[in-house]
Amino acid sequence: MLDVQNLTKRYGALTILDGVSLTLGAGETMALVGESGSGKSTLLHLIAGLDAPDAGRVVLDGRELAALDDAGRAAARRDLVGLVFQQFNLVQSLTVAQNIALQARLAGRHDAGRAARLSERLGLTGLEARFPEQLSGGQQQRVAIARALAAAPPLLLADEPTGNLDEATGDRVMDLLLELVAEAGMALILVTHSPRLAGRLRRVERLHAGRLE
Ligand SMILES: Nc1ncnc2c1ncn2[C@@H]1O[C@H](COP(=O)(O)OP(=O)(O)OP(=O)(O)O)[C@@H](O)[C@H]1O
Repeated sequence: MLDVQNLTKRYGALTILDGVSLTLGAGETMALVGESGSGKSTLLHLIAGLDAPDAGRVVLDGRELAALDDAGRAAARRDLVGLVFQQFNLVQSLTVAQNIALQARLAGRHDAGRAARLSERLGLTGLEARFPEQLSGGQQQRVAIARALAAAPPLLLADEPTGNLDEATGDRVMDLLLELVAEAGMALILVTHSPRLAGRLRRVERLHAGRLE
């Protein structure tokens, strides 16, 4: 599903990633940990094709991102990757239902039944006509998760998805996320600072000094 080979990323004189290699099979889940500034978000951005490495390759489902043009990379991301960030990144001018359908529509995989089932599982039933600003933080993050999962991507990249939520709310949101990812058989990379959260995944990789330990 994902093959990362020898990725190097520099910002000026700083080498953030220094030959990072990683493979992830279909349906495999892992936590990515490491101290602040160790390059976790940078690695996720490179995997999603949102940024380009200085050296090395990212191969997503057989497609090498660097070999694609911008449109090809956008298409690979749309078809293969779901993203959930600490900032919920909802479209403020769209309703909950429209936000949830957005990614799936772009990917040509909108399925009203699946969207409704996800809304229900994530406790969003009855909130579909609201706008993001009319929701709590936990509700907004559940919408962001529903939006990513509704498109049924084979790989979900989640960067501190519960970092903005209080612990109890965060735990509930994480329970749902892990449950839905397992049911859908998606692969997951979860960036987290929390050893407790990381411990819930079978595989934990640690970034330190630009390398995976
Ligand atoms: N666009 C950029 N220009 C220059 N430096 C950057 C840029 N983006 C990130 N960095 C630097 O790269 C390093 C890694 O950042 P990154 O956000 O990947 O770390 P992180 O492990 O996700 O950290 P955190 O846990 O605090 O979110 C940091 O030192 C950061 O300052």
